[in-house]
Amino acid sequence: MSWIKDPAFTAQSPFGPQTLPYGVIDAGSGPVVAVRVGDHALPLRSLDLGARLSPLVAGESLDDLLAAERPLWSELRARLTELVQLPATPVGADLLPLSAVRSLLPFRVGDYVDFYSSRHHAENVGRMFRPDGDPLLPNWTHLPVGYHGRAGTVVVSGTDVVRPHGQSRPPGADAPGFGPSKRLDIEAEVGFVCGGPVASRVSTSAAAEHLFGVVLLNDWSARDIQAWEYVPLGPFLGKSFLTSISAWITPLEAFSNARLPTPAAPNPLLDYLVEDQPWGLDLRIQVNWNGSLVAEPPFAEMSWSAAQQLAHMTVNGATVRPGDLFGSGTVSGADKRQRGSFLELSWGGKEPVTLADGTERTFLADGDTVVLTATAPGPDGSLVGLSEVAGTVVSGE
Ligand SMILES: O=C(O)/C=C/C(=O)CC(=O)CC(=O)O
Ligand SMILES: [Ca+2]
Ligand SMILES: [Mg+2]
Repeated sequence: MSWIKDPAFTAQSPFGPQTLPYGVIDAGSGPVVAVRVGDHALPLRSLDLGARLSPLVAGESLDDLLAAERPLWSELRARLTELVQLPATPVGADLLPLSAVRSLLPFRVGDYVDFYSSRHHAENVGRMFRPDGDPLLPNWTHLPVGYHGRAGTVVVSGTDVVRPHGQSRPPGADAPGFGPSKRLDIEAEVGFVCGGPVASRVSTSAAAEHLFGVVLLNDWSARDIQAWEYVPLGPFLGKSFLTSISAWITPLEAFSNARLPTPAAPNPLLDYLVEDQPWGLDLRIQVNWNGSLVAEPPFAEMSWSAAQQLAHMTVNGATVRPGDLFGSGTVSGADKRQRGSFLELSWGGKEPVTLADGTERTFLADGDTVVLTATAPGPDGSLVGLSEVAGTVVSGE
């Protein structure tokens, strides 16, 4: 029996000892690094972790830990796995209920890239945005399409989503108008937090040296602004106003039972995109809109893996640095109830979604709250959790 008496800290619950995600909390005396155990935070600074590990978690963010290398990440995780399962409370341990602490953005976000790697999502968006052409452009099956986003507006779960303003041109209008977005949307994604040495041309076989952990990511998107501005350079102000991520980063190692082969590519892959181990992840995502479960996007169906995305992102000589973040792209499955955006769920606003309270929605209304959660298979039939990412829309007036 562990000294941690929290019913949410068992191998049967998503934040049991098999998960141990890292975050940064403030319980009133400033930011400290912690691990999540069930519905509690365990600050690490006061624990006896030894001279090699202590400095990695002594600061006010996860930046020092991200800048370390995989052997130290593994050593720290092994040490914490042992500590949280001891029968007696270890020296310096102080459990804080999550409801009593504030969770902060746990690291300084370096570069932020967002991909477009769900074939179902790309085909759905292609049909709506480019009805006269092929839904997939010819490059899509040969490389993970992506763009560089705005790192400075990546925020922690719970941050309000201020409705963005911008230019848009309603269908049939000759000239654009300006105002608050009328087509504010979500994108249910998985985010990969990078760490380890600065590197470029990272091979798929070296990906684990640079992938510290995994978060849920909501890439809030203003579809009216996006549709008018995106040709020819891609997403810009329709996406850059806000991107939310989980407060807790689940380490990559927690997903060793969730690895699956990436679905076979329709074309022979260029050498730098070939994988020597399964990099697909069996993450099951849930999209909750004002408390109604509206979609369950399957991450296992993503066409390009995090290892391929990282290889592609650095193949030209660009570096990856600790604190860089990249999004998988919106996760959508083949079924309607598996779509990871409201653009797709409402088919461009034409098919409203009915919520549990009987109200209908196409895009987000002021006051709406969206919560993404996810689990993956863990060891011995357990579940590994990704911490929720939540946001409530507030009027931009
Ligand atoms: O123009 C398009 O096809 C659509 C682009 C996006 O919405 C970009 C994006 O954020 C991709 C994604 O999340 O999958
Ligand atoms: Ca996106
Ligand atoms: Mg965004």
